[in-house]
Amino acid sequence: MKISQFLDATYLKTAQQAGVSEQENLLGVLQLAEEAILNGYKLIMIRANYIVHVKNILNAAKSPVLIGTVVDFPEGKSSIQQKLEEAQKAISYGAHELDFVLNYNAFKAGNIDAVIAELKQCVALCIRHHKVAKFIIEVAALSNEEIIVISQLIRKVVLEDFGEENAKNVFVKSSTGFFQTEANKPNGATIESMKLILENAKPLKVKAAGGVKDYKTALEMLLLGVDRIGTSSSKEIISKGHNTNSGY
Ligand SMILES: O=C[C@H](O)COP(=O)(O)O
Repeated sequence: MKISQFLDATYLKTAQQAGVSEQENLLGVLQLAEEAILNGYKLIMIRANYIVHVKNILNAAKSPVLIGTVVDFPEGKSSIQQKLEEAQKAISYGAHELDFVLNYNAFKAGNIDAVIAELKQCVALCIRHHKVAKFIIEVAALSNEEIIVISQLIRKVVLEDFGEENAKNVFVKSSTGFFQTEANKPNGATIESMKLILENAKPLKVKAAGGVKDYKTALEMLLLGVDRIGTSSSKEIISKGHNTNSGY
């Protein structure tokens, strides 16, 4: 399978974060949608307010590219009710996949019951609507031990409460790409963190995101066994991916 088929091509900056007008930001999103259609990416990952525009472009092109959006992004601190309402709205706009920022701060504070409740309700909503759910654990905010425990927790809750068949539509995702770390420290997916997630979350699916900026890194992640790559550098990744014997 081509590497393009594993990509969630991502544009999550708000106009304010990008330092441009709303109109210019929308243009950036639409350009990414065109790129996704042209290169056959798996999915385009955007803010919910852009879904309707992207949907129009994909429908006009009869494209199979899916639409994903983020929920409670990038901090994940909202109440479960707020998360569910935001997700519900995104589903009504036409999102196929929902990347929830899990309340990793609650997890770090030892409030495991709150995390379990959030997981159960968000997965239940997605299953009811036949959507894919991804849970961002923000690896840069966690110790290795915490990555192991939270991955195992998500796996346990999903398998025990929803079964193996539904687990095929649930991902553990490494990062938002927006976490602020100290200088020179990775803020997203690393080989080490992805190995820990893979070892402890499987058979759930796994998405590497945050800092995957070139073909070599994307390929390393795929060879580790990740199921999806989230990246705002899709063009760069596929432009370097033609002359290899990797199978991707
Ligand atoms: O969800 C995906 C990330 O936001 C992408 O992060 P990135 O900009 O470092 O590629």
